[in-house]
Amino acid sequence: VVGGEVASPNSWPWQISLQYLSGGSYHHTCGGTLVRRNWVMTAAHCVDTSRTWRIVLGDHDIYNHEGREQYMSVSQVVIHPNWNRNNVAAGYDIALMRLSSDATLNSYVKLATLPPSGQVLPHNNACYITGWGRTQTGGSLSAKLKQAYLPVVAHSTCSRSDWWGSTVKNTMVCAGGGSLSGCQGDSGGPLNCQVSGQYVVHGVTSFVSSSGCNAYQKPTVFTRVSAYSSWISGVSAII
Ligand SMILES: CC(C)C[C@H](NC(=O)[C@H](CCCC[NH3+])NC(=O)C(F)(F)F)C(=O)Nc1ccc(C(C)C)cc1
Repeated sequence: VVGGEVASPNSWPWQISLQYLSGGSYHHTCGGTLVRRNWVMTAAHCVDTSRTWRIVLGDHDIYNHEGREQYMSVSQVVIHPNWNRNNVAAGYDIALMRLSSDATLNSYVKLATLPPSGQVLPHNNACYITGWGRTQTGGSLSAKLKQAYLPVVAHSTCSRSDWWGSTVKNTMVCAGGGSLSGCQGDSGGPLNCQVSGQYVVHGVTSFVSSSGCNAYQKPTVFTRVSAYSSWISGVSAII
């Protein structure tokens, strides 16, 4: 997250850290959202390589054990069938990960609220991006979870030729576009939007400009969760 501030610990209790095993230790690579006690939603581009994963719930400082963390292993990775790793612009940058056991829900670990199918938020709707991603283009990860205020940019604006043009589809949400943005390592995490007084996860962090995370008129682009409601329900059905 470029700009913004360190979040109050566990104030986004559905935020997870997706980590992979390398050289005998786990490394943060992406964010994610707890959507069922045993299902996490993330970006397809985060998990389209086969690795040994772990998911950390209730985290704040990813480099220090603070006692509220739950470390979960992953039993199944379900990538959207239409995802094409060579064409992030086509969309479908969404995946679900089944946890080997159920999360314990408490004040530090809660399920996210997802939007109703098809809901599209208006221009300037208040949202926050959260994540442990780089704090500057080419910078390092943040040790502590950060948040930044990223209001929704309507598709009509975001798809203008001097903005993202046809790269952005209506199965995506744009947010920000000023000096605040997501950055590598925030991928897969939530866009937390205020709807009728509660936070709803409307986006999965997907991409920023390759010329820099907070590039002018290149808002952070998210997979629009409400475009994938039936897929999410179908895969993570309680059965
Ligand atoms: C150095 C970083 C900033 C490069 C930048 N990375 C990204 O945007 C990566 C995901 C890339 C998926 C495709 N492999 N996502 C992120 O960094 C995120 F913001 F989500 F955290 C990028 O590749 N962006 C990109 C690439 C291609 C396009 C075409 C669709 C035009 C658009 C954006």
